[in-house]
Amino acid sequence: MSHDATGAIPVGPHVGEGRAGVAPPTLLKGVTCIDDLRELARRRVPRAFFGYANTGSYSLSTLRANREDMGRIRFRQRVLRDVSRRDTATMMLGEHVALPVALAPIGIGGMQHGDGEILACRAAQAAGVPYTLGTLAICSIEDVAAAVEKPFWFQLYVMKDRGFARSLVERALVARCSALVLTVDLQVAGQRHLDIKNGLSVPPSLKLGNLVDMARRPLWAYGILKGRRRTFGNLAGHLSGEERLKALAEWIAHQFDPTLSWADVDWLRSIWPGKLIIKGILDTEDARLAAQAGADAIVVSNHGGRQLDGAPSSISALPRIVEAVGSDVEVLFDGGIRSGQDVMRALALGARGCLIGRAYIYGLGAGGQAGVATAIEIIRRELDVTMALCGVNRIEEIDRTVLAEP
Ligand SMILES: Cc1cc2nc3c(=O)[nH]c(=O)nc-3n(C[C@H](O)[C@H](O)[C@H](O)COP(=O)(O)O)c2cc1C
Ligand SMILES: CCCCC(=O)C(=O)O
Repeated sequence: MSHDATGAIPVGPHVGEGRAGVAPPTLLKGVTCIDDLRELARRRVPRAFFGYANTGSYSLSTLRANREDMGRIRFRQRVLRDVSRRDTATMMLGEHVALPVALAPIGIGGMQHGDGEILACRAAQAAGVPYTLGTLAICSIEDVAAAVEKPFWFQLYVMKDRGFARSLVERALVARCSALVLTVDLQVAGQRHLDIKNGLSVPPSLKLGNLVDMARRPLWAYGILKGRRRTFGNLAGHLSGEERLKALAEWIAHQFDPTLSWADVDWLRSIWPGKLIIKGILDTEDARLAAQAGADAIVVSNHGGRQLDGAPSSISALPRIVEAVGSDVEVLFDGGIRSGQDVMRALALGARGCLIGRAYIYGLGAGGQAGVATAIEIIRRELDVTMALCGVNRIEEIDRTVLAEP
């Protein structure tokens, strides 16, 4: 990505950007950090959808712990170490990446912007990082595959209808997805009070209060109306009339299969020949079982504080899991990453790479493809400067020695 002489992050339309994703050139003006993107998204995206992205489950204690525990980790500042040859590029799951970051699956997060998944995937591919399309995405696997140039990762939620799960895996194969991300921490939904208060339903409904709110966000409404889809693209034909318009948790209870077990992971391993990532591991015993089940990678994650309220922050769970399985599987991390400094913290504690959720969702809501590109670029620059000030040139040099003594 190019920068102007002042070092400002580019804000104009990007090459190949779809019409719906063209951000007005001034929209991202003045953005210097992920918090700025969040505040722009708050203004631009309808309340119910911004709230869905921003919130967590129950008392929000785990959502908050993700950020609080992250912020407590301090770096060891080093000087006079010739940091002129810095490079944030590395490998994740055998893929070259421009920085050790992938975009996390975000379900109906596609409602942040018309064609949200396509725009986010294009921004990720232009920036040289993997993109994960969710089962519950608005744009389907085929929509995204037709609109982007490179393979992406596909995230699978296993529903009661295993034939449907198999068909999703087959569609991901046909679309040449480069990894299957099996999410295992949401067979039963943690309640998000805000979604209930906002009347969020599956598929998203247009109630009067929400319509009034949407009418006050014309740019968002225009993007959604121009977008290819307004409801779950991957589930088209699978949602019967009876399953329409349920509250989020009610819909999950109806569709998702709480019997899911390690035997199903064996089954998936047998029908998916590519890289398998198990997402939602927070316990060392589960991490060992995932390695035994043949996972190529795990994501240490508490689902961004949206599931088990009272679970530990994912950053606090990371070191023990790395110690238990770090030599057997690639350990990826997510939860609470809002800066390049946070990526550095997770790498220092042994993660091979990080998934970012809200950090790019805010960018998507704030400015479509340019907003996601801005989010990734902010994190890349922050990581680069943090590496310099900690005295390292390469990602592979990052370990606990970059951290200050507690
Ligand atoms: C709006 C939203 C939707 C999400 N949807 C999914 C999903 O469909 N599948 C999944 O595996 N994880 C989902 N997640 C969890 C993210 O993949 C990721 O684990 C989490 O956002 C990481 O925390 P962070 O937002 O603090 O970066 C979602 C998260 C958010 C915020
Ligand atoms: C439709 C709800 C499940 C999507 C999801 O994983 C999340 O919102 O965290």
